[in-house]
Amino acid sequence: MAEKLLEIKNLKTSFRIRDDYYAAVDNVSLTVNKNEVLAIVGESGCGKSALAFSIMGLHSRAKIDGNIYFKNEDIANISTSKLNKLRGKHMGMIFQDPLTALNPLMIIGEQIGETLLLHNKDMTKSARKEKVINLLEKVGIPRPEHVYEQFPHELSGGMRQRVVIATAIANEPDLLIADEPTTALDVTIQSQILDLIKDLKEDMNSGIVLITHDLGVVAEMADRVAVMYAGQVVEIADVHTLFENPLHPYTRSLFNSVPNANEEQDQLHVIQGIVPSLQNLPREGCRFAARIPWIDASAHETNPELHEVQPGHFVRCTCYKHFNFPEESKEEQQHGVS
Ligand SMILES: Nc1ncnc2c1ncn2[C@@H]1O[C@H](COP(=O)(O)OP(=O)(O)OP(=O)(O)O)[C@@H](O)[C@H]1O
Repeated sequence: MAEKLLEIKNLKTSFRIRDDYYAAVDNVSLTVNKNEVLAIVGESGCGKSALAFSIMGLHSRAKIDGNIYFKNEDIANISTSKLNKLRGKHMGMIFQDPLTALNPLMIIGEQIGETLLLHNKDMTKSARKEKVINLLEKVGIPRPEHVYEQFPHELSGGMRQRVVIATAIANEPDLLIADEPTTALDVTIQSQILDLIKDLKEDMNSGIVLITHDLGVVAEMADRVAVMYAGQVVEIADVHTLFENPLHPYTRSLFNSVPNANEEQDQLHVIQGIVPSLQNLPREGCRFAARIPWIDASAHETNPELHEVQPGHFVRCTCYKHFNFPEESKEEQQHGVS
């Protein structure tokens, strides 16, 4: 049976805008098991990074409600000193942009060494150096002794991201959070980095939260997928189920907006509109309703819940039962399908 590593319960992360707080992560519940990749997908602004930063305790000014159990301890609102003991040791994070994640004034060897030192006070300088070189080798950096002495600006984007990964895994964390780890990289480097993350999962038996808006990456990497829209999880399932039988109109729209090399597609679906800003987000009813106006209002629930439609497959709101694309309706009319 899968061993739970992280359990998020009713998490609400709210930002203060003028005089009020607005939830960017709104009542999210999720679990991540050991040796599992949970992908979180959704458009820009749907709350993926706000969720990742909440898990890592990296928000300085947000209001956090709910629980985040990590190895059975609630870390949602623990002190910074306790969090510092977890971060870097039991939890590692790979950020979107490797350049901003690294200190431009410190050589690579010292940056990774610092993470080791923070959690292994007794480690000698030479042991630390040896371990850093091993880590650089592990993430596929050629000539690690040379790179050890280099500054971040002397490396390519792909090499910098490998350094970020080496730092994140230096202390063999149980949980790794990767927030768009390949967005800033070109395609060939992207697949090398993803292969590396996959190997790490196998090597360290870690749980991985992978944030991405790239469905190709999801198909290749994930065990389970949570689809987020406007701060909420709208669908969650194992990766095969989600790709074979996506149900929520938002999930289906996401899939239909991506070209598929194996299928003939007359036209790609364009999801009308954008994710509303936090202040303009409708907090009641189905949050996706405004973007599928051709679906009758009665199809939506007043307080949409996540429904378990088959074991492990959850979908929010009943509107999925009545959803079709306008393109499909037109076709049906043309072919006389009622
Ligand atoms: N510090 C903040 N203060 C106020 N609003 C914020 C803050 N951080 C994020 N937001 C808002 O919260 C919402 C969710 O943002 P978030 O960055 O989590 O989205 P995302 O899904 O990660 O997007 P992307 O894919 O572009 O990174 C957005 O409306 C964003 O503008």
